Amino acid sequence: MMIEGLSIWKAAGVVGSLGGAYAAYTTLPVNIAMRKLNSVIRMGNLYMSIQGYKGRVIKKYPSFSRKDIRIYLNRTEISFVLPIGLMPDEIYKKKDLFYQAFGSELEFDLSKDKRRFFIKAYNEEVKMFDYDQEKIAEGAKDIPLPIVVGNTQSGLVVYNMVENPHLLITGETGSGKSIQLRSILTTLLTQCKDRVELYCADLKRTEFHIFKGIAKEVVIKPNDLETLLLKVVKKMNRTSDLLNKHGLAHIDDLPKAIRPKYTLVAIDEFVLLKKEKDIMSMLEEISSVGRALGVFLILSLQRADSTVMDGILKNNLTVRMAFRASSAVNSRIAIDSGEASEILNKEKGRFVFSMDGLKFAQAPLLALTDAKAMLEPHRWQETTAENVIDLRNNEYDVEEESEPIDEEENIFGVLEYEN
Ligand SMILES: Nc1ncnc2c1ncn2[C@@H]1O[C@H](COP(=O)(O)OP(=O)(O)OP(=O)(O)O)[C@@H](O)[C@H]1O
Repeated sequence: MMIEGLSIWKAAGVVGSLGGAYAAYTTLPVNIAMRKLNSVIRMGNLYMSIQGYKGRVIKKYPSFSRKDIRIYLNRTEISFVLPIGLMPDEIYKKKDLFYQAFGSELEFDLSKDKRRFFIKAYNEEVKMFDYDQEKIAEGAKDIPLPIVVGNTQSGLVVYNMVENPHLLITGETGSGKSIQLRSILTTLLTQCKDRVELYCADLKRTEFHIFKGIAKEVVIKPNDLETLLLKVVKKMNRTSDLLNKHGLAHIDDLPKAIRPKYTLVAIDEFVLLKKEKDIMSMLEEISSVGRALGVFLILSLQRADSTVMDGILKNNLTVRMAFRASSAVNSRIAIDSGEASEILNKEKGRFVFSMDGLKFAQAPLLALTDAKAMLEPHRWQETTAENVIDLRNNEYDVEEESEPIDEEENIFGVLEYEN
């Protein structure tokens, strides 16, 4: 599907392995690069003539093999060896042929002995772009639980979280994690609020207030998150009983009339929970059995190392978005590849997307005011009956909400911000 020259790729497949640092192991791009290099050498007459037996002329071409071609996420690296007598200048004279074959972003280099040539051919950059409501609504259409990834070389990517459950977002401070979460959650709440209940924990206390009154709950303290997760686990168990009763295996198999909504738990600044054993064990349970029961997680933090997140939980977060990492080690912790550390500081919102392999992507930039404007029509206008029941189910007295409450003392754990 093409929209203004930008294709929308709706990824629906099952998540593949997270391994494989480079696309170099996929044979197709290597074969293509080899063929291109071969034709540049032939068309450019890049050879050295030598006199052979009985005066025959032998043409000696530059040599290369498969291992001289490396395909990375953002570039292809090629090298070849010149035959003795063929001067590097002959290659430089034919630079335009290389540009035609490999694109306009090329870097040439030569080994000290002037025999091996190195060429780095950079892919076209995925450019920064503003959140475009129409395009994103088009991309999210018909996807049960659409997660907007952003722009890649193949266009705008949107995937279905029901088929690819549990997302981990990592990246150093200021790399673009919160804005990506804002865009993902705003899309879900504006495109499919009728299909999903969103539970948010904003442990940074900066971002999720805009979802108050639309999300089922927004909490800011670990204690309240624990209560919230207990409810989610209870709901998950009820769905499990329902499936057992009907002899079914997946929430989507239930008849529409009795099918519960999907549940999404999104936690920003997950690192603040590392000592919360009960919360961790509930998250682990959700990550292990939530898929079939329609309960999904999005966790965001700077560095997903083993002191913060244990192996079971991390392994169950099968889709990854790795924003800029401060080192190759930190990048590997997130995506088993060092490539997130190659993202430059100025490249805000750029990340490595890991689902069925790795690719660079650029998150849409959704300004806070724009997100608020999009969400406003979906917000409760006043305390509705449904709202009251929700709060009563939480065993709190609704009347108390209107009292001025110090944020630290806020027993609801529900954010109170001015809209
Ligand atoms: N997709 C994007 N496109 C362009 N600029 C962006 C994008 N995402 C983030 N930025 C810029 O980067 C800044 C930091 O982004 P953000 O707050 O999302 O970072 P973060 O990773 O959540 O940082 P922290 O962990 O400190 O909260 C934003 O204020 C914005 O200026």
